[in-house]
Amino acid sequence: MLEKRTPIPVGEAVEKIMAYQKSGSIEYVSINDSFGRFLAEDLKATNDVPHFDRSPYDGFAVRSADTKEASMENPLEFEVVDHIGAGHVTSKQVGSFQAVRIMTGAQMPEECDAVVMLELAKAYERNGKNYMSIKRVYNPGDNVSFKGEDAKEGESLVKKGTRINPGIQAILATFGYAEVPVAQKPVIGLFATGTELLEVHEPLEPGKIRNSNAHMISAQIDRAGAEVIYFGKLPDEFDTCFNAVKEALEKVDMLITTGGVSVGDFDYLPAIYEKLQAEVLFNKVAMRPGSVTTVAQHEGKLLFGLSGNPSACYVGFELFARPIIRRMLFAEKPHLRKEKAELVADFPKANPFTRFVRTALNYSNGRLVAAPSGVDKSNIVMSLAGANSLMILPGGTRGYGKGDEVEVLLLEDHEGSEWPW
Ligand SMILES: Nc1nc2c(c(=O)[nH]1)N[C@H]1C(S)=C(S)[C@@H](COP(=O)(O)OP(=O)(O)OC[C@H]3O[C@@H](n4cnc5c(N)ncnc54)[C@H](O)[C@@H]3O)O[C@H]1N2
Ligand code: MOO
Ligand SMILES: [Mg+2]
Repeated sequence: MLEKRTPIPVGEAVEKIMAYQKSGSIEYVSINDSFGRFLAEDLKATNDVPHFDRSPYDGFAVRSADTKEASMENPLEFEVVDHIGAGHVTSKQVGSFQAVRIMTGAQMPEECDAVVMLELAKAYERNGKNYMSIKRVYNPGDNVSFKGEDAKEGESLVKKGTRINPGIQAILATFGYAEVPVAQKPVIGLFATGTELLEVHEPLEPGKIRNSNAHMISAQIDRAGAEVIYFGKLPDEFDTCFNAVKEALEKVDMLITTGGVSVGDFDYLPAIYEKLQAEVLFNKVAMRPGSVTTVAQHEGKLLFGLSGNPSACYVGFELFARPIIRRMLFAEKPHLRKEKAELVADFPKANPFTRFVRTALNYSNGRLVAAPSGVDKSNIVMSLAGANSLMILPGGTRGYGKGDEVEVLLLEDHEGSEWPW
């Protein structure tokens, strides 16, 4: 007699998993390797930026008080006593009606408080001395880039858990982070199970298919921010699978298997969990695809039994494995970001379970529009390529139509959503 499985709602399944979250750990990586990693500490300004007043233009640094009488009719002459580029600091004292020829980025002479752009000054030489004249008034602070105008020492800049983007790399460099505190990547083990599986390079044979799940999930693990150890594919043989799973579990933070999780004669994962004495958190979820998704825990380590069907496998990872990975990367909001969009195609299929439809989300006239990215069956691979989101179609309706407002979960986003959705 087949064991009867009781489906639980997606939210409940997610919460059962999140009960096993562990806080992440810090490691230091070179700034050169930090792009795309997640900050393990809040970033604070360790000094003012810039840390000195500087010129934002190529021009002449002057004492604004000296310019008071300048006008078109009354050009004022200044003696140019020094000439400095960025990286240099003048050693001259700038007296009244004196100026320093200064280039963009150079530190302002102490006595000066305004900069005249080169284009607005007339420069000339007389008796071996340099002069320039101006025809307008300058106020204190005109054309000066002030100390601390970009950031003030102690200011909070970026939150722990944020994914390092090119702008954050600039901030890290600005504050001298040669080594960056980032979240250690959780290590996720992966097996693809199935006697029918061929390696990518192998020619097709009757009854066999190439193993696409391993490559798909590896990329999803990477996209989530974790590290994958791919242990290879396993035939549908109990002892081989049991031993492999038991051994691999020692080496990883979590273990993902694909396939062998349903009720078939060669679906060995349920029996493997039993022999391992792992606690099954759930083995049926009220969703499509991925209803067979099973998650167990063994000594606090999670075992994700994702469906073998490619689309079910994909969705199972995003809903159940990604949030706990993101939590270990210090994300405050580890769940997929949810937004509202307009459905622009009919979706008449009815279902008692909530559907997570692979969806191409796009902008149209400033609005988010959603359409299925292909055929919506759990054994379909092709619709995955165009999916940048999952449309949530709650069960128990007669389907959905063009123009309906729907909720979508964004797959390429790094902001996340509040929980519960
Ligand atoms: N009598 C029932 N049969 C099935 C049920 C059910 O409730 N009662 N559920 C169906 C649903 S829904 C799904 S989803 C699948 C889940 O199957 P398994 O997780 O046990 O996975 P397998 O049986 O190993 O494989 C299913 C399917 O996926 C292909 N597959 C497997 N691994 C890969 C891979 N690495 N790359 C590409 N494709 C893969 C495999 O060849 C099968 O076609 O069960 C239904 N049956
Ligand atoms: O887990 Mo199956 O869709 O429910 O594909
Ligand atoms: Mg099966």
